[in-house]
Amino acid sequence: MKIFNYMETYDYEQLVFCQDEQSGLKAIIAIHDTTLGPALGGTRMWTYKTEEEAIEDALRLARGMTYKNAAAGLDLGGGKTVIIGDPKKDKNPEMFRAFGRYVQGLNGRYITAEDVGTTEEDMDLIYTETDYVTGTSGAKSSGNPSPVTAFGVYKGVKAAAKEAFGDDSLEGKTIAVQGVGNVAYNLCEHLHKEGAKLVVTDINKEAVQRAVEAFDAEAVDPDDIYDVDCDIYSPCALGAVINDDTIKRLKAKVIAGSANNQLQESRHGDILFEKGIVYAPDYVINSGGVINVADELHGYNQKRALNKVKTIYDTLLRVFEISKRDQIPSYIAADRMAEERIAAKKQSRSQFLLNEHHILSRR
Ligand SMILES: NC(=O)c1ccc[n+]([C@@H]2O[C@H](COP(=O)([O-])OP(=O)(O)OC[C@H]3O[C@@H](n4cnc5c(N)ncnc54)[C@H](O)[C@@H]3O)[C@@H](O)[C@H]2O)c1
Ligand SMILES: CC(C)C[C@H](N)C(=O)O
Repeated sequence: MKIFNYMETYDYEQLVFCQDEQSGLKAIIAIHDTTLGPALGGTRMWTYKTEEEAIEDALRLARGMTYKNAAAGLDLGGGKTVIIGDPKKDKNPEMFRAFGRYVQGLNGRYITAEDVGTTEEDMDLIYTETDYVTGTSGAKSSGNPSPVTAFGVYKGVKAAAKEAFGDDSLEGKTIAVQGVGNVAYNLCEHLHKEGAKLVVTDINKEAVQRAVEAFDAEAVDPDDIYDVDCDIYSPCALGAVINDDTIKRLKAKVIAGSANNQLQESRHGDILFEKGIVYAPDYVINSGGVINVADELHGYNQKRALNKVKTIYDTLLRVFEISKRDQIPSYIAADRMAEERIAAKKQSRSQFLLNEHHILSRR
């Protein structure tokens, strides 16, 4: 991989390699764009097979956060960290403290949070070395983002239903939910309360059983979820689930779920558009978690955060409107919306540097 070429192609600002021999820390912080404000994005710990794979993941995820934060209307840029290692075996407290010192060294240009493989306890360790971390266990923290992400996804499912069926009621609608983990379990609760009929799957049998019992859901095998006769398909487990194989099988008129990077390739978003399937772009519908942690920067207020999460409904309606108006797939409409916000700001400022007037300087 030609790193500078890649960074130039997608206009990345900074890539930071962090190494600490004593704790075994090997981390990569990618900062994509700080035009709108400091880069906020989680820290992922994963068993990357090669260093190249880790660099690519950090870069791709950081860019994703630029779009997610911009589309959510946050004054934040995009960044992400990957730590190379097995979260079940390779963690130690010194590792996260060392990582915290690297974050502090960026002086507020990057703010971290939880992601796959990291926990609230890890954020607490990072917090011992830097203020530029959210999602700690402290009283001023916003706590576990999953229920809030689920609330945003629920609002997004309703917006997509309004677009597809002319009415946002989910009563009597059949919804196929793929994965019933932290986000989707909470999502199912909202959907069930509104009278939707749920069909669920997960590779974890206990998770399926829990959803079947709590929400009167029907269970199917993991691969059968794509063939379910349903109104709405809600992918809440993995990425790349919209691909050449599944697109032929899906019967839903709406695709709206929490998983990141749902389209295997962008051309799959084009096919959905051609088929008239309403697709809620992943980074718009799943932005509830980041909206919630971002509120901490202003002194966390749950009511304010949830009110902002509710706006995912209107943001998606705007995305669908642009898609129809310009005859472009919804994923392109969402990208345009995010890019326009950044471009407008770029006229007056580019990279973020902390100064004493910024809200972060009061942390
Ligand atoms: N947690 C958040 O706040 C948040 C925010 C934004 C996006 N997301 C995204 O939403 C998705 C779910 O996140 P989560 O926090 O609920 O994760 P989770 O790990 O709690 O849940 C994922 C579930 O998917 C199941 N699963 C894995 N492979 C599967 C397969 N092949 N078929 C069916 N089920 C499978 C897992 O067993 C697990 O129960 C992820 O893609 C995540 O990146 C989460
Ligand atoms: C900052 C985090 C809450 C981000 C979250 N992991 C996401 O993908 O949106």
